[in-house]
Amino acid sequence: MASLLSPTVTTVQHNLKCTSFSLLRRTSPNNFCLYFNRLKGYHGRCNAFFGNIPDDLLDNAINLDQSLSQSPIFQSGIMQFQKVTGELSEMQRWESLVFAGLTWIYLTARPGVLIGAIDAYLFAPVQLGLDSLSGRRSLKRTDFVIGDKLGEGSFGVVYSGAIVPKNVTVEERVQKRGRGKTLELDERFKEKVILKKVKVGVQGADECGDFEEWFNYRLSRAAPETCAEFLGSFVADKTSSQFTKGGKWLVWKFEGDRNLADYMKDRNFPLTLESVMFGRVLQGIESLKRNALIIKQIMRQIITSLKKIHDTGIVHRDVKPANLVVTKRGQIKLIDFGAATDLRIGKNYVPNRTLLDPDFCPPELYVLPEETPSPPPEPVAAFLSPILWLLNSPDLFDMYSTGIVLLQMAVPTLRSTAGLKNFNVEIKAVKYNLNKWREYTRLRPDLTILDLDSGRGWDLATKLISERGSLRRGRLSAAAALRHPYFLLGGDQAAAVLSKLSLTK
Ligand SMILES: Nc1ncnc2c1ncn2[C@@H]1O[C@H](COP(=O)(O)OP(=O)(O)OP(=O)(O)O)[C@@H](O)[C@H]1O
Repeated sequence: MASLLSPTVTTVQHNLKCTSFSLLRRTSPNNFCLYFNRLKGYHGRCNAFFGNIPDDLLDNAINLDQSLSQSPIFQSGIMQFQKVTGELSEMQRWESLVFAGLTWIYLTARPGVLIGAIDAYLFAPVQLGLDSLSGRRSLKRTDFVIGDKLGEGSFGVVYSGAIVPKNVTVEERVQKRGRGKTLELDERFKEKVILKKVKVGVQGADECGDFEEWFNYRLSRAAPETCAEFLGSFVADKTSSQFTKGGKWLVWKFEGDRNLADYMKDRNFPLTLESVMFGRVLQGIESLKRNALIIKQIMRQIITSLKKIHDTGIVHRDVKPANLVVTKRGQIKLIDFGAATDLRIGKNYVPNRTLLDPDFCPPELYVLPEETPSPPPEPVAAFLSPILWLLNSPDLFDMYSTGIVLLQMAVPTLRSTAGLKNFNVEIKAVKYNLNKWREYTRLRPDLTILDLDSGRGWDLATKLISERGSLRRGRLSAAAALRHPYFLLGGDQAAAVLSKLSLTK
């Protein structure tokens, strides 16, 4: 739904910007009708840029506008407006227009003060209301059965599990199978989930769990396609097996069997992902190029998701292959938002605190300069956030980690923990200059994949893995990375689209 609406919203914004000058000067109900008719005229042309805008959505907007423009309140408002503007001199009119334009630019600049306010004061309460009505906010221990342990971080333990269907009593049998334990449930337990138990009695664990929950709700409104679907949370009502009374659990939809780190352990990576990403084996292409296309498609998805979360003010701060789940349909989903920070309102931002995996962490260590003070109250922080983003580009933090993911995927000797640690020692010694590292390294890396197409992949890597410049830039943002020549030759996109077409046949 969000992806359906966003092109429409963008189109309307675009048209509003284009015509706001003439509109404001000649505002009348008829002009608004005219404006929307013109908008409809633009529709065809804008579709070419923004994708398909459903006709019924636009018609609804036009109908809504026509009835609004005929309402007495609207008409008297317009008359008031005309009276006020009529009393202004030409100069004053221009000044107010410039002021309104600048205000609009400020409020819509990244990370979006205006949309942030709408989200916080409208969308979040509506989501809470709808979730409460649908029962999503009243999950309980007995709704789930717990299976294998998948991982353990400092603040939580992650399990696979399933939703207990209504009117079913749980007959849970855990069988020894292969190396691990497997939860054996009959076919009624179809809906697989992932459950994270927030550690009890560990300092900072509760806070981290609360932040992770908050970020998941926030992302389910702002960029749901980028992350695992969040189902909600519950507090265990009694102590039994893995449950501790009072302990908090977070629940997600099960998105896929393996994350990118699991796939990278395979000797045949990235070819093991070929049919997952493209729905089939790419025929008639030599294996080196196939490898390159798979890696490019993964990178494109990671960076596209990062662009979306950065646009809304969130920096993930823990981008690494283990936090990228690969779905059955070849989508890469971001998980683990326990370390994320929302720099639109300063959520989970504590100066001088670094929570990260040192193997993927950029040289600056912190998302904002160390001297940045603790955030002020949320509305004030939100109002100042465009300045903070402009001055500090905190999103570039994630882009360094993304560069390391690219390097690991493309260079087999850097995929192991030891290989990556050696790389990190070497890159630090050459002050994070990847070109110098290439001359100096003793790791004898095979860079063939990055050197394809006149070294576009290598060039992208050098622009992601670098120190920040004097203006805290000097590294590509997600939006700039997507415009890099590496992504312009869209062979991976063509293969992905073709595979979707053949799947829908
Ligand atoms: N929604 C999901 N669908 C499928 N697998 C998932 C999902 N969420 C988590 N996982 C799997 O569980 C693992 C651990 O999850 P997560 O990273 O959130 O836990 P963690 O305790 O914070 O671990 P760490 O701190 O080591 O990153 C992931 O690497 C992934 O393989």
